[in-house]
Amino acid sequence: MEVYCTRPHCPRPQNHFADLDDITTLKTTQQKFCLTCGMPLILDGRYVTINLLGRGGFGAAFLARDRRIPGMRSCVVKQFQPAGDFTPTQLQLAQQLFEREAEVLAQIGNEHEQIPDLFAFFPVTVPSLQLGQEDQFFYLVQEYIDGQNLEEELIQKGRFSEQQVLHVLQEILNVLKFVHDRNILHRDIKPSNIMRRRDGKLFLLDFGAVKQVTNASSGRSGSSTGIYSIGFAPPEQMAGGQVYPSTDLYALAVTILTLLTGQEATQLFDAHSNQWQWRMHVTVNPRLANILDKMLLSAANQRFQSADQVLKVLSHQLIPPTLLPQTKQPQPSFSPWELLSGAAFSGFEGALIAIALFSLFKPPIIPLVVSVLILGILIFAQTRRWIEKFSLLIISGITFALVLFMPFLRRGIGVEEVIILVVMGCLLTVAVTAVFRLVYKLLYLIF
Ligand SMILES: Nc1ncnc2c1ncn2[C@@H]1O[C@H](COP(=O)(O)OP(=O)(O)OP(=O)(O)O)[C@@H](O)[C@H]1O
Repeated sequence: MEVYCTRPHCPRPQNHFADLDDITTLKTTQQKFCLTCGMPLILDGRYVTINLLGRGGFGAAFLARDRRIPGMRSCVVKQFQPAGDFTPTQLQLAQQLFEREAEVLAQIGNEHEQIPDLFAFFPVTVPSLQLGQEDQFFYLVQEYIDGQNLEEELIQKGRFSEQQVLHVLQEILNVLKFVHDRNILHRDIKPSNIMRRRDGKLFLLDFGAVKQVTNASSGRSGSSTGIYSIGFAPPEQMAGGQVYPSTDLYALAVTILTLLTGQEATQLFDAHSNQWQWRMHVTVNPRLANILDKMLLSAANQRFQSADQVLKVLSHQLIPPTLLPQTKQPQPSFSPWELLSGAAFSGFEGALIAIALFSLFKPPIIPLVVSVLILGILIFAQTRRWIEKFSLLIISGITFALVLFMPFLRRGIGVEEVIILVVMGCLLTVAVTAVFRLVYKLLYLIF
């Protein structure tokens, strides 16, 4: 069995123990030590780390198996392991944040199915690599979400569609509503902290930067600890000031923008105008765009104030038609094909009628009025479906034959000119109808 050493900077963390392939030995062995650095490998007597999942700002995450659970349940072991140069105060703060993740997960992880469960939190003291000294490490064990985080998904599959981001938005807003209702702010929402399990369920991860709101009743929210992700954190968090539920909503909106556009958060913000410039990268329903823009306002008090508020606006304005009850679904009377072929028929027929009437009557006003009248009747008959499909072809075929074979119906006009006129009539009506349809659709989307 492969066992991964969790000591930071271990030169050869991969260890192979053939005897652990035997499940009885694995369950009964007292301890195993890293063959290179001597670090104990079975943590808290039960967790066997097998792989490195990744390293974050304040620690590393390992995939592990719990040898005390039948079936050796998979879990994630997170180790507090700050990288870089930290002052003692910053280190203390980082450790507090790590412990806070454990506290928060213990409080809410088991209550909400989209937040990983907490299994254990414990320190381990081991002999240091420097002789005569000891090192202390903190470990947090949580539910393993077998899937991909949204940052990885974006890299692998490309930009999300509007429907896909709408789903992410609704799901994470629901988790945030639950979290905020318990006076907890996440404060580090970004694509890499949202995980999609193989069955499609979304999870909100990494509660390491959470801030418990201590004085919510007085209207004051938690003060910032300065732990955030550049590009996703709103001005109040960057300035180290008070943070609010709308701080998480801002980061969620930035997350959605990066998923929609495939651009880095920092590339979407124009520091010169101090504004988010994202609409040129992607077109979405203007209502969704307005909701996102309101979540992204610089002033915290001008944004939506709660996840619930956003959810309500979303459900009033953006319920996907597939989720509407069947009876309320607006059924279009005509498919685009029917509409355009009807328009082509009207143009064709209109041109033939006009040619015939202008040949029969001298003063132009009479043929003009009668042509418009007949054309109006034909269009009305189409809207009522009195004439459709083959009847359109039959009517236009008969009219065309009449005009073609009765020269008095096309006085002074040759066959070729008749054909040119009817084709022009066709194209013109199709073009006008297409433009009207487009304008109608745009107005429908806006209002
Ligand atoms: N519960 C979990 N189940 C599955 N994978 C997880 C879980 N928690 C974390 N991971 C994965 O482990 C990796 C490291 O996570 P970690 O939270 O330590 O850092 P991060 O989120 O990448 O960075 P930072 O802490 O700076 O935000 C990430 O790829 C993350 O997707």
